[in-house]
Amino acid sequence: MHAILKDIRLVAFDLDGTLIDSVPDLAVAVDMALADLGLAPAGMENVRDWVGNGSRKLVERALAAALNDTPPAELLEQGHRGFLEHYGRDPSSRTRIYPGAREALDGLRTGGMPLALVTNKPFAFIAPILAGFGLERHFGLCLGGDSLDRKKPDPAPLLHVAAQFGLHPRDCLMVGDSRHDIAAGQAAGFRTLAVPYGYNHGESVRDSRPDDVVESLAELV
Ligand SMILES: O=C(O)COP(=O)(O)O
Ligand SMILES: [Mg+2]
Repeated sequence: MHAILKDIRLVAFDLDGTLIDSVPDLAVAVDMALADLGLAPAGMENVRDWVGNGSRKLVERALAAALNDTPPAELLEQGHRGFLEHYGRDPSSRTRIYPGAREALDGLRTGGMPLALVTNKPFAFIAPILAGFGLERHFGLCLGGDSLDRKKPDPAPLLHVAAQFGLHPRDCLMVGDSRHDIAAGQAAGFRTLAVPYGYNHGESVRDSRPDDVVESLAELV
């Protein structure tokens, strides 16, 4: 067991870039939404740097890059609707679970650790994606970016999780790949653990000063 788990009574995981490499499917849906609007594709490498603040922000960044300008509100709505439709049709066929993630989730569950999933991804996509990897029964609670009024980096989703489990935030751990996960964890009073392999707008998540960093989630167990 990793030292950071000492006295921890709940682990909250981020999804995209932490448990699953979802950018290939996100990029296809973004590019299809752009194509519907007659715009050139963004490509996976750009999309990787735009993930992290939910689907609307992802589409807004893609449109801003394609237009080289702030997208008009109506175009953003249209683009976002298109993205949701395309992504909903095929949210995981190119998505892979990261090495070590399944071992960590299985090991923690076997040890009786309550787990939560706190993603900025829209809630509707969580269940189908988890089911595709056989992970739908691991989490006692799942929150999407649209589950509450506020999303990460706001601490609200993590405070909600701690309250639902009747726990003090200091007894909970947030595990994520981006500065939004670490900022949310720090603001909520959670302990924080980062993985360096995910999506953090092209920057190092170590700059956010998480309590620790693991190269693979397998190190947790
Ligand atoms: O949808 C996003 O922007 C990122 O999702 P995540 O919070 O699971 O990394
Ligand atoms: Mg993430």
